[in-house]
Amino acid sequence: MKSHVRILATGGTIAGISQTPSQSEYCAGQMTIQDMIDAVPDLNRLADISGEQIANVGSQDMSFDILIRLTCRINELMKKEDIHGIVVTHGTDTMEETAFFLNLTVDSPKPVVLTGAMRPANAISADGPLNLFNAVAVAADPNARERGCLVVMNDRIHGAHSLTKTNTTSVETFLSPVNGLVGTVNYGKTAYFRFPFRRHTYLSEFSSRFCHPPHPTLPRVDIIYACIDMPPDLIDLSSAAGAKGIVIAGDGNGNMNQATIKKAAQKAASGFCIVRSSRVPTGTVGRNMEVDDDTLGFIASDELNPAKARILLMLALFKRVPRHQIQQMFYTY
Ligand SMILES: NC(=O)C[C@H](N)C(=O)O
Repeated sequence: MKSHVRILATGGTIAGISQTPSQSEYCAGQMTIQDMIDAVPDLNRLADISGEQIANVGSQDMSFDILIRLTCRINELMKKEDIHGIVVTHGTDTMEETAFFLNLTVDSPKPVVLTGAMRPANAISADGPLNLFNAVAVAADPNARERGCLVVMNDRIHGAHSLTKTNTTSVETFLSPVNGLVGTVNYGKTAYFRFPFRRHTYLSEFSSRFCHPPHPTLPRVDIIYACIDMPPDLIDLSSAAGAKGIVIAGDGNGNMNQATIKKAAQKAASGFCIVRSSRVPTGTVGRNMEVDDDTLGFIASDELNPAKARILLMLALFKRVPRHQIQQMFYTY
Protein backbone atom coordinates (compact mmCIF):
# COMPACT_ATOMS: atom_id res chain seq x y z
CA MET A 1 0.00 0.00 0.00
CA LYS A 2 1.25 3.49 -0.88
CA SER A 3 1.87 5.92 1.98
CA HIS A 4 0.00 9.20 2.09
CA VAL A 5 2.24 12.24 2.62
CA ARG A 6 0.83 15.72 3.29
CA ILE A 7 3.04 18.63 2.23
CA LEU A 8 2.67 21.80 4.28
CA ALA A 9 4.13 24.83 2.53
CA THR A 10 5.48 27.87 4.38
CA GLY A 11 7.43 29.69 1.61
CA GLY A 12 11.18 30.19 1.23
CA THR A 13 13.44 30.05 -1.81
CA ILE A 14 11.97 26.70 -2.81
CA ALA A 15 8.85 28.74 -3.65
CA GLY A 16 10.91 31.69 -4.91
CA ILE A 17 11.03 33.16 -8.41
CA SER A 18 13.68 35.36 -10.02
CA GLN A 19 13.16 37.60 -13.03
CA THR A 20 15.61 35.57 -15.13
CA PRO A 21 17.07 32.09 -14.50
CA SER A 22 20.65 33.39 -14.23
CA GLN A 23 20.38 36.17 -11.64
CA SER A 24 21.02 35.95 -7.91
CA GLU A 25 18.20 38.31 -6.79
CA TYR A 26 14.80 36.73 -6.40
CA CYS A 27 11.64 36.96 -4.38
CA ALA A 28 11.01 34.12 -1.87
CA GLY A 29 7.55 32.67 -1.28
CA GLN A 30 5.94 33.21 -4.72
CA MET A 31 4.78 29.73 -5.75
CA THR A 32 1.83 27.94 -4.20
CA ILE A 33 1.98 24.41 -2.86
CA GLN A 34 0.10 23.15 -5.93
CA ASP A 35 2.69 24.81 -8.27
CA MET A 36 5.47 23.05 -6.36
CA ILE A 37 3.80 19.64 -6.48
CA ASP A 38 3.09 20.03 -10.21
CA ALA A 39 6.77 20.89 -10.83
CA VAL A 40 8.08 17.54 -9.55
CA PRO A 41 7.59 14.63 -11.92
CA ASP A 42 6.97 11.22 -10.37
CA LEU A 43 6.19 12.52 -6.89
CA ASN A 44 3.12 10.31 -6.79
CA ARG A 45 5.27 7.30 -7.60
CA LEU A 46 6.57 7.64 -4.02
CA ALA A 47 3.32 8.31 -2.19
CA ASP A 48 -0.17 9.69 -2.48
CA ILE A 49 0.34 13.42 -2.10
CA SER A 50 -1.81 16.23 -0.81
CA GLY A 51 -0.78 19.80 -0.10
CA GLU A 52 -1.71 22.66 2.13
CA GLN A 53 -0.51 26.27 2.32
CA ILE A 54 0.31 27.32 5.91
CA ALA A 55 2.16 30.56 5.02
CA ASN A 56 4.22 31.94 2.14
CA VAL A 57 7.11 33.89 3.64
CA GLY A 58 10.88 34.10 3.39
CA SER A 59 11.99 32.23 6.50
CA GLN A 60 13.67 35.37 7.86
CA ASP A 61 10.03 36.39 8.48
CA MET A 62 9.03 33.14 10.16
CA SER A 63 7.30 33.84 13.49
CA PHE A 64 6.24 31.88 16.56
CA ASP A 65 2.68 32.65 15.58
CA ILE A 66 3.18 30.67 12.32
CA LEU A 67 5.24 27.99 14.10
CA ILE A 68 2.56 27.34 16.68
CA ARG A 69 -0.11 27.09 13.95
CA LEU A 70 2.21 24.73 12.05
CA THR A 71 2.92 22.39 14.95
CA CYS A 72 -0.76 22.29 15.93
CA ARG A 73 -1.74 21.44 12.36
CA ILE A 74 0.89 18.70 12.22
CA ASN A 75 -0.35 17.25 15.52
CA GLU A 76 -3.90 17.28 14.19
CA LEU A 77 -2.92 15.57 10.91
CA MET A 78 -0.71 12.97 12.58
CA LYS A 79 -3.71 11.66 14.52
CA LYS A 80 -5.23 10.51 11.20
CA GLU A 81 -4.46 6.89 10.39
CA ASP A 82 -4.33 7.62 6.66
CA ILE A 83 -1.49 10.18 7.01
CA HIS A 84 1.88 8.42 7.17
CA GLY A 85 4.26 11.38 7.14
CA ILE A 86 4.51 15.12 6.67
CA VAL A 87 6.84 17.30 4.61
CA VAL A 88 7.22 20.98 5.47
CA THR A 89 8.66 23.23 2.77
CA HIS A 90 10.54 26.12 4.36
CA GLY A 91 13.20 28.75 3.73
CA THR A 92 16.70 27.71 4.72
CA ASP A 93 17.64 30.80 6.77
CA THR A 94 15.72 29.69 9.87
CA MET A 95 15.05 26.09 8.90
CA GLU A 96 17.13 24.74 11.79
CA GLU A 97 15.08 26.74 14.30
CA THR A 98 11.76 25.49 12.93
CA ALA A 99 13.09 21.93 12.76
CA PHE A 100 14.19 22.09 16.42
CA PHE A 101 10.89 23.68 17.51
CA LEU A 102 8.93 20.90 15.76
CA ASN A 103 11.32 18.33 17.22
CA LEU A 104 10.19 19.47 20.67
CA THR A 105 6.49 20.07 20.05
CA VAL A 106 5.21 17.49 17.51
CA ASP A 107 3.56 14.60 19.31
CA SER A 108 4.01 11.67 16.93
CA PRO A 109 6.53 8.99 15.93
CA LYS A 110 5.62 9.46 12.24
CA PRO A 111 8.19 11.26 10.07
CA VAL A 112 8.17 15.07 9.86
CA VAL A 113 10.64 16.20 7.20
CA LEU A 114 11.62 19.77 6.37
CA THR A 115 13.05 20.71 3.02
CA GLY A 116 13.84 23.83 1.03
CA ALA A 117 16.17 25.13 -1.64
CA MET A 118 19.11 27.43 -2.09
CA ARG A 119 18.11 28.40 -5.63
CA PRO A 120 14.73 29.78 -6.68
CA ALA A 121 12.33 27.55 -8.58
CA ASN A 122 13.12 28.98 -12.05
CA ALA A 123 16.93 29.23 -11.58
CA ILE A 124 19.47 27.31 -13.66
CA SER A 125 19.92 23.98 -11.84
CA ALA A 126 17.21 24.68 -9.28
CA ASP A 127 17.71 22.35 -6.30
CA GLY A 128 14.15 22.52 -4.92
CA PRO A 129 12.41 19.83 -7.01
CA LEU A 130 14.87 17.03 -6.16
CA ASN A 131 14.95 18.14 -2.51
CA LEU A 132 11.14 17.90 -2.44
CA PHE A 133 11.23 14.50 -4.15
CA ASN A 134 13.75 13.18 -1.59
CA ALA A 135 11.88 14.71 1.36
CA VAL A 136 8.66 12.96 0.27
CA ALA A 137 10.60 9.68 -0.06
CA VAL A 138 11.82 10.01 3.54
CA ALA A 139 8.40 11.06 4.88
CA ALA A 140 6.82 8.03 3.16
CA ASP A 141 9.41 5.63 4.55
CA PRO A 142 8.42 3.65 7.68
CA ASN A 143 12.16 3.45 8.56
CA ALA A 144 12.17 7.22 9.11
CA ARG A 145 9.78 6.88 12.07
CA GLU A 146 10.97 7.61 15.62
CA ARG A 147 13.92 9.70 14.44
CA GLY A 148 12.45 13.07 15.44
CA CYS A 149 12.05 15.94 13.03
CA LEU A 150 14.38 15.54 10.04
CA VAL A 151 15.76 17.93 7.41
CA VAL A 152 16.42 16.67 3.87
CA MET A 153 18.65 18.89 1.73
CA ASN A 154 21.12 18.01 -1.02
CA ASP A 155 20.79 14.23 -0.58
CA ARG A 156 21.52 14.39 3.17
CA ILE A 157 19.18 13.52 6.05
CA HIS A 158 19.92 15.64 9.14
CA GLY A 159 18.53 15.47 12.67
CA ALA A 160 16.95 18.67 14.03
CA HIS A 161 19.27 18.84 17.05
CA SER A 162 22.51 18.74 15.11
CA LEU A 163 22.12 20.52 11.80
CA THR A 164 23.19 24.06 11.05
CA LYS A 165 23.37 26.27 7.97
CA THR A 166 27.02 26.94 7.14
CA ASN A 167 27.11 28.69 3.76
CA THR A 168 25.12 31.72 2.60
CA THR A 169 24.60 30.57 -1.00
CA SER A 170 25.87 27.04 -1.66
CA VAL A 171 23.49 24.10 -2.14
CA GLU A 172 25.78 22.16 0.24
CA THR A 173 24.98 24.46 3.14
CA PHE A 174 23.63 22.23 5.91
CA LEU A 175 26.03 20.22 8.04
CA SER A 176 25.62 18.25 11.24
CA PRO A 177 29.15 18.93 12.47
CA VAL A 178 29.11 17.44 15.97
CA ASN A 179 26.96 14.33 15.74
CA GLY A 180 26.83 13.60 12.03
CA LEU A 181 24.10 12.73 9.57
CA VAL A 182 21.04 10.62 10.29
CA GLY A 183 21.29 9.24 6.77
CA THR A 184 21.31 9.90 3.05
CA VAL A 185 18.71 9.86 0.30
CA ASN A 186 19.51 9.57 -3.37
CA TYR A 187 16.69 9.91 -5.94
CA GLY A 188 14.35 8.65 -3.25
CA LYS A 189 16.52 5.74 -2.08
CA THR A 190 17.08 6.08 1.69
CA ALA A 191 19.89 4.86 3.98
CA TYR A 192 20.03 5.49 7.74
CA PHE A 193 23.07 5.58 10.02
CA ARG A 194 21.62 6.41 13.41
CA PHE A 195 18.74 7.49 15.61
CA PRO A 196 19.03 10.93 17.20
CA PHE A 197 20.04 10.23 20.81
CA ARG A 198 18.22 13.18 22.42
CA ARG A 199 14.56 13.23 23.44
CA HIS A 200 12.20 14.45 20.74
CA THR A 201 8.65 14.55 19.32
CA TYR A 202 6.43 11.91 20.94
CA LEU A 203 8.95 11.53 23.81
CA SER A 204 9.12 15.26 24.51
CA GLU A 205 7.44 16.75 27.57
CA PHE A 206 6.64 19.89 25.54
CA SER A 207 4.59 18.26 22.81
CA SER A 208 1.32 17.54 24.59
CA ARG A 209 1.02 21.08 25.96
CA PHE A 210 0.86 22.84 22.70
CA CYS A 211 -2.42 22.63 20.95
CA HIS A 212 -5.05 23.50 23.48
CA PRO A 213 -6.51 26.85 22.43
CA PRO A 214 -5.93 29.67 23.02
CA HIS A 215 -2.48 29.36 21.45
CA PRO A 216 0.25 30.39 23.88
CA THR A 217 2.56 33.38 23.70
CA LEU A 218 6.06 32.22 24.48
CA PRO A 219 8.23 34.25 26.85
CA ARG A 220 10.78 36.54 25.23
CA VAL A 221 14.38 35.30 25.21
CA ASP A 222 17.11 37.42 23.59
CA ILE A 223 20.44 36.44 22.08
CA ILE A 224 23.45 38.67 22.75
CA TYR A 225 26.48 38.23 20.50
CA ALA A 226 29.87 38.32 22.26
CA CYS A 227 32.79 40.24 20.74
CA ILE A 228 35.81 42.31 21.77
CA ASP A 229 34.73 45.04 24.21
CA MET A 230 31.23 43.60 24.39
CA PRO A 231 29.07 46.20 26.20
CA PRO A 232 27.77 44.62 29.47
CA ASP A 233 24.76 46.92 29.61
CA LEU A 234 23.15 44.89 26.80
CA ILE A 235 22.12 42.47 29.57
CA ASP A 236 20.14 45.20 31.39
CA LEU A 237 18.74 46.62 28.17
CA SER A 238 17.44 43.25 27.15
CA SER A 239 15.78 42.44 30.47
CA ALA A 240 14.32 45.97 30.69
CA ALA A 241 12.78 45.37 27.25
CA GLY A 242 10.98 42.29 28.62
CA ALA A 243 13.34 39.36 28.10
CA LYS A 244 12.80 36.58 30.62
CA GLY A 245 16.08 34.92 29.71
CA ILE A 246 19.22 35.60 27.67
CA VAL A 247 21.38 33.36 25.51
CA ILE A 248 24.95 34.56 25.08
CA ALA A 249 26.40 33.69 21.65
CA GLY A 250 29.76 33.51 23.37
CA ASP A 251 33.26 33.56 21.96
CA GLY A 252 34.90 30.14 21.81
CA ASN A 253 33.62 27.81 24.50
CA GLY A 254 30.78 30.17 25.53
CA ASN A 255 33.02 32.99 26.78
CA MET A 256 32.32 36.70 27.31
CA ASN A 257 34.42 39.49 28.77
CA GLN A 258 34.80 39.98 32.54
CA ALA A 259 32.47 43.00 32.61
CA THR A 260 29.66 40.98 30.97
CA ILE A 261 30.30 37.97 33.22
CA LYS A 262 29.91 40.25 36.24
CA LYS A 263 26.68 41.81 34.94
CA ALA A 264 25.25 38.43 33.88
CA ALA A 265 26.13 36.89 37.27
CA GLN A 266 24.28 39.72 39.06
CA LYS A 267 21.24 39.00 36.91
CA ALA A 268 21.53 35.23 37.45
CA ALA A 269 21.70 35.79 41.23
CA SER A 270 18.09 37.02 41.04
CA GLY A 271 16.96 33.78 39.34
CA PHE A 272 17.19 35.07 35.74
CA CYS A 273 18.34 32.45 33.18
CA ILE A 274 21.62 33.10 31.38
CA VAL A 275 22.57 30.39 28.87
CA ARG A 276 26.10 30.23 27.49
CA SER A 277 26.17 29.08 23.86
CA SER A 278 28.78 29.87 21.21
CA ARG A 279 29.15 31.95 18.08
CA VAL A 280 31.55 29.21 16.85
CA PRO A 281 29.71 26.93 14.40
CA THR A 282 30.98 23.57 15.65
CA GLY A 283 31.66 22.01 19.04
CA THR A 284 29.76 21.96 22.32
CA VAL A 285 29.73 24.43 25.22
CA GLY A 286 30.57 22.44 28.34
CA ARG A 287 29.60 23.26 31.88
CA ASN A 288 32.32 24.75 34.13
CA MET A 289 34.88 24.86 31.34
CA GLU A 290 36.65 28.24 31.42
CA VAL A 291 33.57 29.80 33.09
CA ASP A 292 32.50 28.70 36.59
CA ASP A 293 28.80 28.04 35.95
CA ASP A 294 28.21 26.54 39.42
CA THR A 295 29.31 29.70 41.20
CA LEU A 296 27.89 32.18 38.69
CA GLY A 297 24.51 30.48 38.16
CA PHE A 298 24.82 30.06 34.38
CA ILE A 299 23.54 27.28 32.12
CA ALA A 300 25.74 25.69 29.40
CA SER A 301 24.06 25.00 26.04
CA ASP A 302 25.90 21.76 25.18
CA GLU A 303 25.40 21.13 21.40
CA LEU A 304 22.70 23.76 20.87
CA ASN A 305 23.70 26.84 18.93
CA PRO A 306 22.33 30.20 20.15
CA ALA A 307 19.17 30.14 18.00
CA LYS A 308 18.22 26.62 19.13
CA ALA A 309 19.25 27.26 22.76
CA ARG A 310 16.84 30.22 22.69
CA ILE A 311 13.96 27.95 21.59
CA LEU A 312 14.62 25.38 24.33
CA LEU A 313 14.85 28.14 26.95
CA MET A 314 11.60 29.75 25.71
CA LEU A 315 9.78 26.43 26.00
CA ALA A 316 11.29 25.68 29.43
CA LEU A 317 10.28 29.13 30.73
CA PHE A 318 6.82 28.75 29.20
CA LYS A 319 6.47 25.49 31.08
CA ARG A 320 7.75 27.18 34.26
CA VAL A 321 10.56 24.69 34.70
CA PRO A 322 12.60 25.79 37.77
CA ARG A 323 16.01 27.17 36.82
CA HIS A 324 17.96 24.43 38.59
CA GLN A 325 16.32 21.87 36.28
CA ILE A 326 16.94 23.74 33.04
CA GLN A 327 20.60 22.69 32.75
CA GLN A 328 19.47 19.06 32.72
CA MET A 329 17.11 19.91 29.84
CA PHE A 330 20.09 20.99 27.74
CA TYR A 331 21.51 17.49 28.18
CA THR A 332 18.16 15.78 27.59
CA TYR A 333 16.85 17.57 24.47
N1 LIG B 1 17.49 29.66 0.64
C1 LIG B 1 16.50 30.25 1.30
O1 LIG B 1 15.46 29.64 1.48
C2 LIG B 1 16.77 31.62 1.86
C3 LIG B 1 15.54 32.48 2.09
N2 LIG B 1 15.96 33.79 2.53
C4 LIG B 1 14.62 31.91 3.15
O2 LIG B 1 15.07 31.49 4.18
O3 LIG B 1 13.43 31.93 2.94
